[in-house]
Amino acid sequence: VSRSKGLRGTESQREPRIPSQFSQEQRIAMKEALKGAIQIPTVSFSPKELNTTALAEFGEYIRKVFPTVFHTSFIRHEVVGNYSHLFTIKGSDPSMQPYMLLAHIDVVPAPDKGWDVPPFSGLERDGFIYGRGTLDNKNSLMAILQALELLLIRNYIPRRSFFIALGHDEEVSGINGAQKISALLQARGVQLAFVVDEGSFILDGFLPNLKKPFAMVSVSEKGAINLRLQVNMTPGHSSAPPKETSIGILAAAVSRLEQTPMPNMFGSGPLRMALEQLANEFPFPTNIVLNNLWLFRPLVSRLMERNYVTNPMVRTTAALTMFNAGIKENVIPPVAEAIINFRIHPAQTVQEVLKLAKDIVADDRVQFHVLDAFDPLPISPSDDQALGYQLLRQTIQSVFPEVNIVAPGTCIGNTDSRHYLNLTTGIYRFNPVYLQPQSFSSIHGINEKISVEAYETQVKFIFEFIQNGDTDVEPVPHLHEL
Ligand SMILES: CCCCCCCC/C=C\CCCCCCCC(=O)N[C@@H](CCCCN)C(=O)O
Ligand SMILES: [Zn+2]
Ligand SMILES: [Zn+2]
Repeated sequence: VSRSKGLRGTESQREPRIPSQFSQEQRIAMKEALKGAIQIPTVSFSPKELNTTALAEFGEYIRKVFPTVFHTSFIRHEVVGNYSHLFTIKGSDPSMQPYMLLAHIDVVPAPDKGWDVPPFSGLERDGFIYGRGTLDNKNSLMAILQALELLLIRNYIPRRSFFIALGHDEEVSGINGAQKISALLQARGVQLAFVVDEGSFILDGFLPNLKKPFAMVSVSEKGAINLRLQVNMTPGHSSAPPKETSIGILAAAVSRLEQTPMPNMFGSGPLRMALEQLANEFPFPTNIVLNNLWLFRPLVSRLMERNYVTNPMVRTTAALTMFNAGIKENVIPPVAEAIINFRIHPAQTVQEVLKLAKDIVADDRVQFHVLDAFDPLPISPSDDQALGYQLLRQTIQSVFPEVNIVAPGTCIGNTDSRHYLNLTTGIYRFNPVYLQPQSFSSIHGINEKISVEAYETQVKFIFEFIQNGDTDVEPVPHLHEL
């Protein structure tokens, strides 16, 4: 019953559907295109240090690899903020509200150390393409353009208009890419039915005892604070040290933050909905526990904290990421500073977290400077009427028939999609790729890789998704699960 829930409409689609089958030649061309993209080192080091040469080269590269996308009369291409790209694909039916697909061009740095192959080589080994950006997020970027190119070659004409936005500075803020594209579309009066970005996967092996993978579509995203803590003390000769130095005071303060977890907020929201949907996938007795969260909520919330990937789902986290102090080995340090990166649970706000942090530090000598901060993102709808969510669900069910459950979640990282709040209430973060805990660690880590098969499936997914977007979607009466 659950498989037929949601939206329906293939029967009313006007154009014949183009099957997502690709020739051997096309399959080779698509993986080679991804390798070429990985070889361009579009690294963002900091908001002011981007590899602009590589970003410009990337613009040339996509023009070369996807000629049809760039030479189709109903597609408009614009460069925004010097290196980001916006494509407007005009559909034949102006009554259908447009949507937008997002991906980003930039990647985080990847020093060679620890990699089996150089991170910008794009080498293929044992059926995997290696390199920085193979999961985050050149896979999405290339798959979107690749799927569109393949559709166009087969004379595809969309009914529903859509946009493709490729940001160039997601890893350092999105201020010059996504934010500018968003402002441009707002100035044009565009309102979107929904956007789809990176930020979640088909999760495989993340929950103990859950043998089967499930698709998590993130309907919200944690907020964040970058907080600088600073302690100033009078400098002097190290031969006669004061009782406490700026280093000692600050170290004790950050240690208290590390040792005092923020409150466990498990209770409502997407995570609870996901666990309830997953309940029957678990063996006894976990199925009973998850079917009775009214009773077992305290137990489940404690179990969730035990694991380093599920812990961030239930609370605001505080990571000590930078620490600087001292100017010479025999000088009492005049100043010590540290950066704490908080990720805010959807049930809290920036102000609440700052108040909690002040109470934990509890030392007036430690100054608080908020570098940047934003609240958690609103929860996008995932009900039967939510077009973006239901199109994702429908496409997941057809491309991954072995996946039984599609559940809402919260993205623990941040994505460019947060810059599009002004254009839509439907923001969905999902990559149609299987992810195991080990591949999760490779994102921003070492040996990031994607299998050739997984990449082909991602292209197929987008190929199907775009066509599903053209169907007349009518809400289906709610069917009770048996
Ligand atoms: C039912 C519970 C199962 C929990 C399993 C959670 C597994 C996590 C799965 C996917 C998370 C992937 C997150 C990828 C998106 C992160 C993108 C990113 O790195 N963004 C940066 C943006 C930086 C912007 C500048 N401040 C970031 O968040 O740092
Ligand atoms: Zn990313
Ligand atoms: Zn990233």
